[in-house]
Amino acid sequence: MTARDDASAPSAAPPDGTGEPLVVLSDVQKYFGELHVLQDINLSVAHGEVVVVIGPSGSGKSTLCRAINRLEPIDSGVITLDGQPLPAEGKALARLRADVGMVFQAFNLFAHKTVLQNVMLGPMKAKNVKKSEAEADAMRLLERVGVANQAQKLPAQLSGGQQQRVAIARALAMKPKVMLFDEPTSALDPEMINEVLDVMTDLAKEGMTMVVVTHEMGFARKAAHRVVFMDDGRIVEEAEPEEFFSRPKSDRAKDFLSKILTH
Ligand SMILES: Nc1ncnc2c1ncn2[C@@H]1O[C@H](COP(=O)(O)OP(=O)(O)OP(=O)(O)O)[C@@H](O)[C@H]1O
Repeated sequence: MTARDDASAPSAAPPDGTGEPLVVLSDVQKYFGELHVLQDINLSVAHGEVVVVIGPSGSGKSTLCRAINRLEPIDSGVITLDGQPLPAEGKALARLRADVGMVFQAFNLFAHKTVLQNVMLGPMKAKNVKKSEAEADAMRLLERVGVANQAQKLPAQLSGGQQQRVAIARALAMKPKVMLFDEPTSALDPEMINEVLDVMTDLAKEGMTMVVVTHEMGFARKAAHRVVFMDDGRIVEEAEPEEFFSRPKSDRAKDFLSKILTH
């Protein structure tokens, strides 16, 4: 689907805008050697807000997403979650990983564990949740993402779309405050993309705070409260989806949109 296929307003209720933002990045800088991959990044994400990050390949979107989970260290600046700077190590870092759910392009499921085990092991290990409780919760989540009937299978026996929905259930099992999605549909065959986007759209409607790196402009239009456009390591422009897609301000965003919204 292209952005022009779906001109509807965002279906998720807008965040109320009151209170402290959940995630704040202030003056964040990150280098890979000589490459200044995140430059002067300032971004606040409100409770319940869905922020979709778009931009050309290599613009720093994944690095930004990974920095919010401390999978990538930053060189300077501050990132806070619920007003607290991200912890660097130890138990606090483990808690952060529970609070910040992450879904990757490549699913990253445990290959030798069943679907059910993939979803229930995290809460048991990281939060000392009892096995019976973790299993019941995992089954509820698998039901919710539409793959409960696959619970006893190994990930490799599932389609890509099903595996990605398991990965979403696994992240949700930790009861995160925010969910990060790094190109969650890029590895999927076209017919499976929508089944994953539908689950994400439902999450957005339920008020989950989400940061989503994606090339799916239809999803951005439908589910995002805000689109953040990155280029060359910088946030060049941010706006509500309707505004961004119909009236991009910067030449770089106009050029990007003209290349991807061609049909
Ligand atoms: N671990 C790394 N070491 C060195 N350079 C890296 C590393 N990870 C990413 N880069 C480089 O940093 C830049 C930004 O990468 P990043 O993956 O964040 O971009 P992106 O916008 O997500 O791109 P894409 O849409 O292609 O996934 C790219 O030039 C990339 O080659």
